[in-house]
Amino acid sequence: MSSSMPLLLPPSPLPTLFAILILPLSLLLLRLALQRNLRARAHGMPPSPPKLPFIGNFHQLGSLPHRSLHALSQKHGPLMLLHLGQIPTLVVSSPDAAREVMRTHDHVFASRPALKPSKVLHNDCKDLAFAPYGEHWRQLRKICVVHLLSSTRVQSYRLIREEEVGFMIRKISSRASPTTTSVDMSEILYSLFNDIICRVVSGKFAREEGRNVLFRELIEEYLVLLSRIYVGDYFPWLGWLDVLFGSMARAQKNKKRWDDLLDGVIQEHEDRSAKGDDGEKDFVDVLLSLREDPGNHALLTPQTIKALLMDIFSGGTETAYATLEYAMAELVRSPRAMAKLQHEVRGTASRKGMVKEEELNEMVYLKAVVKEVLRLHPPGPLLVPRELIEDCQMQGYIIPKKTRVLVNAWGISRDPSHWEAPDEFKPERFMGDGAMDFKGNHFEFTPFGAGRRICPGMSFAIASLELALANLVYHFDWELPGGLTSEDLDMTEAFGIVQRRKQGLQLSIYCSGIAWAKQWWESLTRSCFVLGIEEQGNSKTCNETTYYDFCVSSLGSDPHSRKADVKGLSTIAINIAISNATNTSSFAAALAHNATDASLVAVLRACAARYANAREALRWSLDALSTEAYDYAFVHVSAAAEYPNVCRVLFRQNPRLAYPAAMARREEDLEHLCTIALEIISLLG
Ligand code: HEM
Repeated sequence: MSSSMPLLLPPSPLPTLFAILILPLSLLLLRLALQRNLRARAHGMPPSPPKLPFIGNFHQLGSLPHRSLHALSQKHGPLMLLHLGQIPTLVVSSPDAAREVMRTHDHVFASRPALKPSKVLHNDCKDLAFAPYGEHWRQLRKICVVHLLSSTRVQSYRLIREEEVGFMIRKISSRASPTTTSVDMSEILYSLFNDIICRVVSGKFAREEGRNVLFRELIEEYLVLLSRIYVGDYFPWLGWLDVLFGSMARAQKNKKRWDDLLDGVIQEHEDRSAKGDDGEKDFVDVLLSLREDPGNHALLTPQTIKALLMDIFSGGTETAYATLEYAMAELVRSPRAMAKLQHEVRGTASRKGMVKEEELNEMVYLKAVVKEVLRLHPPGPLLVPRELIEDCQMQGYIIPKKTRVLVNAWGISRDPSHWEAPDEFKPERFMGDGAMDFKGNHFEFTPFGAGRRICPGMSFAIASLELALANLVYHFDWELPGGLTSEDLDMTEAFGIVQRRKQGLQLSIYCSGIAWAKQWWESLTRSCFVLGIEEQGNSKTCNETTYYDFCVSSLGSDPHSRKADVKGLSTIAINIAISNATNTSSFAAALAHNATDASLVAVLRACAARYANAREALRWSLDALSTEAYDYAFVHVSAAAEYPNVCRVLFRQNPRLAYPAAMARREEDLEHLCTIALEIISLLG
């Protein structure tokens, strides 16, 4: 019955209408599209999706261009030519095409378009990241790679990383309670990377007068400005609209604020160096000293130095923060991976408080987790736009000079033809022989780009990311707050030049029953447990330390100790540690001077440098103590206690060399002195 029903109804006019109008129209459109693509092929141009008059393909970018472009590339192929307004833009969506762009024809694709925000913010693209390919970029890149971000330099910022990560752990601890509590991870992680970069770039006074907070505000606005679409970048003749809409004024305002802040920082560094300050060198110190070289005069103008610093502030903060936030989100969504990571970190670390950098080398799963996060969530999903400096033939097409180029690193690293279960979080894919890395040799996975323009901050970022992640999972157990399940966690991305989560990340922590986490917790929350200690003198205070005799004898060597209060005793203990570190540094340098074996000389010189670092950290702790920043004093002394370890490890790695007994004794003394200082500082609450 039902099957015969339609026969009883009057015939619908729709199919006829469809046949008469829609079908021929669709066929016509299809034919036009095919013809256009054939024409493009005949002219050697890559295929283009159909475009609208005037705006071209703009409407197809959507709110998350990397996702929309990935979907388009599934239809139109790994090389597509879009027209964004008047600007031809090549979209690269396969590892082979990416290899051609960033290796085979790297020099042709190595320039950047001169975009309007960069012209304003970087004084006509005088920075590194947005500079056109040429002599200015080449020289600045060399300075960055050799003097600011070389592996030796990155290693020399270890103290800063360890202190800031230590400070983050204390901050989280102070918000934890024996029962579960919720923590605003976005806020904590952003502050971590912001503070690391502020210290590395502008030195130990980065926190003074809330300067780190000001930097953060400027970076956030700066990235918003770089992410906006400027009409003039796509319709050059309509550039006046950007003035009319106030976009240019907003960029100029941000630039003025950067100028004021950075001029002050540079002036301060110049004044300090005029006074002969020989403390640890930050980026500004290095750039100012390079400027002394007549060969760099023309390059390192104040405008160029400031533009480069802006790149480093923005490149170094938001990218690393976004990665670590995604890492924590993926791990709480995957309890199996979290458990595996905690097992590795807790089993490998020495259980002496903080996970140290030298322990990270053995943590293969940790490294795989970081890579997998970068694969799923590359902070620069379309890398940084490039521009062709001359016509180029690739994959049978001719790409004209001046074409803009977007490499869809996000799409490539989720392509099922190259990745099994590409949307799943599976760090194991990065383990074992032949696993891919991100150093620009595997074009399936290029979160840092590749070729001449590859990110120069890669090692710096990875060192900070691994250390922070290892410590986060070592000290605490994490879960979603309020009984949320992993499906409830909103992973939506926000639009922007740096891809990050749209929603902030709130996580719950609980200090688990794990012995070392508890131990750490107790040491952090230990308050002044001996009241009236000031009146009782140093022997009573020493009672609270691990090395009573050593404490009494060393503090007693300073006559002021008898009348000193707890803060005074902390100062005395740190000063004694400083003289130990200073003497040992000179001692190691003298041994190196007299040694003939080249390896021994190298190791002893490295020891001398480590003890000098320890001395520096201890001096910083005195500064912190004097302003009653006891948290900082604590982290600086903890870092100082670790430096001598590096010396011992170096000798252990060279079994042919005997570790001088006098060095071993001094190392032990410094470690004990630091422990005493830490325990006394803890009494200050
Ligand atoms: C997870 C962290 C980071 C990621 C994923 C990342 C990613 C990238 C990418 C994709 C590029 C463009 C590469 C290309 O065009 O092929 C780039 C360039 C750059 N990055 Fe990073 N970056 C990170 C951290 C850093 C850090 C910590 C710094 C500095 C301290 C930094 C400084 C720069 C600079 C100066 C450039 C421009 C290089 C040039 O154009 O020659 N980045 N980065």
